[in-house]
Amino acid sequence: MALDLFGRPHLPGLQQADDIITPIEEQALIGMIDASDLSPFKYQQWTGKRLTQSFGWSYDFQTGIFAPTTPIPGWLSSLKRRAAAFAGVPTDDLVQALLIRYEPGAGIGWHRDRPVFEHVVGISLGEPATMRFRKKEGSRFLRTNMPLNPRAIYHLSGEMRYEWEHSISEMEETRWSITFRSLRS
Ligand SMILES: O=C(O)CCC(=O)C(=O)O
Ligand SMILES: [Fe+2]
Repeated sequence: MALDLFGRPHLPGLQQADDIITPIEEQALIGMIDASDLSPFKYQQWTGKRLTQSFGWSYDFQTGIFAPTTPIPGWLSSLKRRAAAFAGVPTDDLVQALLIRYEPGAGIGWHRDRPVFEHVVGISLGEPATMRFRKKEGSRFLRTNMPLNPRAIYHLSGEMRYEWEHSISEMEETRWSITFRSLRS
């Protein structure tokens, strides 16, 4: 693996920037997420302390069914435009939006996003978090991580999105995220 000048691995497909929104916008978005029809993430017998709502397209982890759902609401339009500009993808390509509220003690386990999706662009709100990445190399994992400050945006594509897994450890306070995704053609 190539290392940059500072000895950090070069991570193709990982892009991040702070302050894509103002603190006032952050509070307004949190209010809108809390007022949304969130439901606990369920997988088999397990119910997570993570509440979600999908717009545009939804993937049901219980049944594996991927289907159109409620369109992305107007209050996400301006953020979606900024997310698309940041990621360098056409705004109309971001056809899915996922709202998540992580209750205190919630996180998200190791995974890659479903292969039906391509670009993943996320905005982090509330409690600062760390997104961890790992990739199997031989019998070991290569590991790295990325701080997610409140109001920061990130873009996962290419190698980081398809070859690496990501997770977020349990947080002490509430964190919210909004992720936009394009479909894989
Ligand atoms: O909360 C986040 O920023 C990440 C969520 C995530 O990895 C996912 O929904 O696939
Ligand atoms: Fe993910």
